[in-house]
Amino acid sequence: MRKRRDTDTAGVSESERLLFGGPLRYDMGWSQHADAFLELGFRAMIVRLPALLGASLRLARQADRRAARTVLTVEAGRGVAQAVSLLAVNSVLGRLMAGGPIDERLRGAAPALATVAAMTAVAALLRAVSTYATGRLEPKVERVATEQYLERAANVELAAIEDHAFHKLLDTAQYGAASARRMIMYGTRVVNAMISLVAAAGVLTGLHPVLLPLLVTMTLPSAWSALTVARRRYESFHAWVQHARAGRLLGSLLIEPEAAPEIRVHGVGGFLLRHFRAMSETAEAEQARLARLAARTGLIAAAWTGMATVATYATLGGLLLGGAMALSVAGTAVIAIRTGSQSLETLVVEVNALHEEALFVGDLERLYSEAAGWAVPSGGVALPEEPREIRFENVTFRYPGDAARPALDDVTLTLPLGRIIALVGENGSGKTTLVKLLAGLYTPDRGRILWDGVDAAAADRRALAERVAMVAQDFKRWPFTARVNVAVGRSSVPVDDERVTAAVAEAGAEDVVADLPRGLDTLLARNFSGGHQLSGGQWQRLGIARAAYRRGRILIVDEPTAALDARAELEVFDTIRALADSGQTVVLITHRLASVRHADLVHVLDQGRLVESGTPEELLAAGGVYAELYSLQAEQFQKAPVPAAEAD
Ligand SMILES: Nc1ncnc2c1ncn2[C@@H]1O[C@H](COP(=O)(O)OP(=O)(O)OP(=O)(O)O)[C@@H](O)[C@H]1O
Repeated sequence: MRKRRDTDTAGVSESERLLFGGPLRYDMGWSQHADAFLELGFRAMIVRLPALLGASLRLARQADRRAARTVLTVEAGRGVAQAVSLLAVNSVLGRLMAGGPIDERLRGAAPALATVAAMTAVAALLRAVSTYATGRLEPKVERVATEQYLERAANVELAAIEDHAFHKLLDTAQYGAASARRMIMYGTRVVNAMISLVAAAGVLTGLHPVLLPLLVTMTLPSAWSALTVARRRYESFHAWVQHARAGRLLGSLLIEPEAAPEIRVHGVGGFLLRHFRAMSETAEAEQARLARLAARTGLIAAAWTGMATVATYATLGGLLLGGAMALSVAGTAVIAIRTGSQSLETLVVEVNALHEEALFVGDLERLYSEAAGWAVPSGGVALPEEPREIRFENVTFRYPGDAARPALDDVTLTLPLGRIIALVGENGSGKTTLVKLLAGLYTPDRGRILWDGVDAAAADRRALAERVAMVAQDFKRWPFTARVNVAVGRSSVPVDDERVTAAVAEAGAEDVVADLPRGLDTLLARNFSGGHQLSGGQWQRLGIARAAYRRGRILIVDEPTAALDARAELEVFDTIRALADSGQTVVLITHRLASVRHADLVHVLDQGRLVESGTPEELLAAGGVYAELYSLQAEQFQKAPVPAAEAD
């Protein structure tokens, strides 16, 4: 059995090791499935041909049934026209080489000649129709495949996006859509070549039984060569896809605006460029290796074809000399062999190309099935309309990988709705993880999250998300207008301008919008003409406006004031308090403990565990972690009192 050569073909470059901490290849279940394709030999490939053609046809029919039918009919017609034409040529030669006066022979050959001419015209016409129909079909196939890819990618759990194996599959599968498009082209050519081959083979077998095996021997070498080269290319692609990904990442880092200041001030440009070059050079070496092997394989195949061709014509000569074949038959045989070997060669090359594309479409299909496994479940138990509390019961959650401890460890706490609940704790204590579980982005490994007794794990996830509005620490700064950046909080309904204005006011973002050159219609993407750049604090207010626009029952705000000045911070907390007064539940994560004093309930986390719960006053009085963190912050102000203004 052939073995994959990941380890010996794709050496890990020093750049990969340094920048990405090790080899960028992983042994994954699905790539073993890909090996199954790689083990295919010529025979197995022929056996798979119907399935490949079936897959092309399925793709085509999904995209445009009528165009698919037209292409299929027209290609079959072209094949038949070629076959009839070959038979007519045979008849022409037979007539011309028969006995009798030349004018009689010519007259005899005339109908067959007319048939040849008619068939040539029909074939040209059909070719034009096929070109048009395929041209219409191909982009549609690519669009449908791309849409399905994007739709599935958008519908998987967050954990899938963070899973490196799934992410690699997302990366490789993106080539599948273009391959699906090409499968239509190759599929069409295969059907055409198959029909004309059957015609040529039929004629040859009729002429002399020995001619058909000779034809096959002549064409086998190119089949072997094309298959070998394609298999190597696919192997290499899979082994190197992570490498290419890392190279692209380095390239994009060099031009992205967020990295631009550091690239200039810290001089990171040269560093990134050096690594980019080193990685490109390793990739180039792989390309050179493939080219060398392809050249060698091509030479061997050419030598083999040459010998087979000599043997074929020698056999024909022998048959002629021995009187076993008439000259007219030998003439037709030469034409049929040329047509047949051309068709067979086309068939082999196109089947091989079809096979290669099918491998990539296979990745796409694997993505579809893996994505189905990772899909956010639809349906489920209904959640209470007006829940009174959400309760975490012994919740443990560990991120995939080799983290030393769970991000949340046996956490039991209550979030009473209609209140402000603050989550407090040092960096990495699990606050963000807790709200992500609350929002349904992850499910606990152990324990339950109960909405008035209904387990969130069994609940309708879309209904759960409906009730949550979230301003994450790294909320998305969409490269759209300010209006869309707010209204995207509830993108399932048309933009409601009144609601946008109200949300902007609720978030205290009116000044931010007023300062924009085109108000709410200002494009917030600096890289586009007319685009505008907001400051971190301005963005943060817009993020809160987005959450206010969403009007979820539970508002999760993760570090809302991190980028705000002191006055803005006070205003944002006032806003949050006002929201809570109107009955909205606010789950607030913040390190500014002075602002936490407005919370109704504070949960303190430490290394993934809940260590304290209570009102801010209770916690201060208890003298635990909260009180310690609070006095640390308070001390900073006491140690640096505001200098008294000097008397004039
Ligand atoms: N997506 C992730 N994949 C793997 N580990 C993660 C991920 N997100 C967080 N962690 C880890 O989980 C632990 C808790 O992180 P979390 O972000 O919940 O802390 P936090 O209390 O919100 O911290 P901060 O105050 O710095 O925002 C940390 O050890 C962190 O490294």
